[in-house]
Parts: sequence; structure tokens; C-alpha cells
Amino acid sequence: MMPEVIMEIPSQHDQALVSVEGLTFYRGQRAIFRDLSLTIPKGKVTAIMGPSGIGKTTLLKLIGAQLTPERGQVMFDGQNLHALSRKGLYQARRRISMLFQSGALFTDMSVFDNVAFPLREHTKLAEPLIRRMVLMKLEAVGLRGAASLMPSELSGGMQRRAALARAIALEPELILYDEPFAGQDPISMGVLVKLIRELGSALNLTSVVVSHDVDEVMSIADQVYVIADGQVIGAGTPETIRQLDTPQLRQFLDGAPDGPVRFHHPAEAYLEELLTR
Ligand SMILES: Nc1ncnc2c1ncn2[C@@H]1O[C@H](COP(=O)(O)OP(=O)(O)OP(=O)(O)O)[C@@H](O)[C@H]1O
Repeated sequence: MMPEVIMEIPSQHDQALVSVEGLTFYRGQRAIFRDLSLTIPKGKVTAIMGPSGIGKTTLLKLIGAQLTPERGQVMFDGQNLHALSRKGLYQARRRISMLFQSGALFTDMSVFDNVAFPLREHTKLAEPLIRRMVLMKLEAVGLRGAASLMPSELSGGMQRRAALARAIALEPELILYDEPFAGQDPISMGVLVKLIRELGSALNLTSVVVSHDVDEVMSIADQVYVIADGQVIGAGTPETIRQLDTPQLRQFLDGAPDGPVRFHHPAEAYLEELLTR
């Protein structure tokens, strides 16, 4: 059964930085996305939510051109990312930053050197300029005073902030956050929520936040997409999403383990599997 799709068309005033058009992507035989379309407005925070395993990280990797779709396209600032030459793709990727949950810091480098790393790798800037840029990024995340510390000397929340400073070192236009609040205590979560919002406005960043933390992500998103069963099942402002009342959305927003969206990963019949091996 196809889920009922509730869509609020993004405001005409919003210019799309990214538009995902008719995306289809398989893992083996399984369609993770079927004809998925959505737009990411420039300068705004877009949240992507959905049950575990639905493909949120996969979607970020498709948007960041780390994966290639079977059908459909990802338009980034008017360019079809997956049709670009190597050089074009390299240039586009420089404008996109991804902060994955696993995006750990280099443990053998100070916080300063971690943030300086992308600048030293990808630019030919002189050290005094790099230093200034690093200090500005560390100041923005409240860690300028921790520049000389090693990652092991930081709390989990501080590590996440240092990784965020590294992710914005090259001054990207688009930043993709994968579960930025996972494993954080409420105070660190609050700090990160505020930072994502404030950095977004201060740096005129376009942010995409994938998260299970409904309240946190809804508090900073301008626009929300809820994904289930390979498609968008709800789109709109956080207020709109909260008011929608389809069973799929309620299951997700209320945190129910099972409902129209399956808890089980697709599998062959249980009894059959138990009896045949
Ligand atoms: N490298 C891979 N090879 C094969 N299947 C994969 C691979 N990576 C992910 N998958 C499958 O693709 C599906 C989507 O994974 P993805 O990590 O994108 O989901 P998610 O919505 O981000 O999950 P979560 O919220 O739990 O992090 C899952 O069923 C997963 O098992």
C-alpha cells in the first residue's frame, strides 16, 4: 500500500540550493528510495526524519555524491551532481560539508590541527591566514580556549563541536549533519541545537539535519521532510508536520515501534528460514 503523501509546497520565495528529483536507489534487491523528490532551500535548515534504517544516511550520501542513484538526479545549484566531470564534482564537493556521526577527530592531533587539516590539505593558504581562520571557527563553536588540547581531553559534546568547527573550516555552502545529537546529554544537545541554528544564519549556510530527535530537530528546522518506505510521507514547516494526522506520521512522531511503517527489516518468511537451514 502506498502511504498517503502530505506535501506543503515550499514557499515560492525560497530558492532551492539542492533539488532531489525522482531518485531511485537500490541496495541489492531492495529499493531504498522509489522516485523520491524533495528540495532543500538556500540558507535554511531542512530536517529529514524517519524511522531507523529508512535510508536517511543513504540520502545524505546521495546528496553529497558519495553514492550514485539508479534513476533520477540531484541538482546542486543548478548542476546535476552525478553527471559532472571529475573536476566539476571535486569543485562542487568543496562547497559541501558532511558531518557524519562517525566523523571522529584525528586522535593524534590537537583540536587546532584537526580544524586546520582541511585548510592545509585543500588550500595553499599561508599558515598565518590558516591560523586566523582556525581560531575564528573555534571561536564560533566556543572552543578557542581548547585549541591546544588533544581530542581525548575533550568531553563528548566538545568533540562534536570541534568536529563541527572542522566541518566548516573550508566555509562550505551546504552542510549535511547526520544525527548530530546522538549520544549527547541534554546540555550538550541544547548547545549543538543552538550552534547549528546560529552558525547557519551567521555563515549563510544551507543545513540539512538528519535526526531521530524529533523535538530538537523540529525546534531548529525551517522545513521538515518525513521519509518512510522509500518516499516522502510528509513535508512542511514543523508546525504543519505536528498538525498532520496520518497513521505513518503519528507512528513516527509518537515513537511507536510498529505500525504502518514496519519494525522488521524485510526478510524471508521466518518459519521457512528456521526450518530450511
Ligand atoms: N553499504 C551498505 N551496503 C548494503 N546495505 C546498506 C549499506 N549501508 C546501508 N545499507 C542498508 O540501507 C538501508 C538504509 O540505511 P541508512 O543507514 O541510510 O538508514 P538510516 O535511516 O540512516 O538509519 P539510522 O536512522 O538507523 O541511522 C538499511 O537497511 C541498511 O541496512
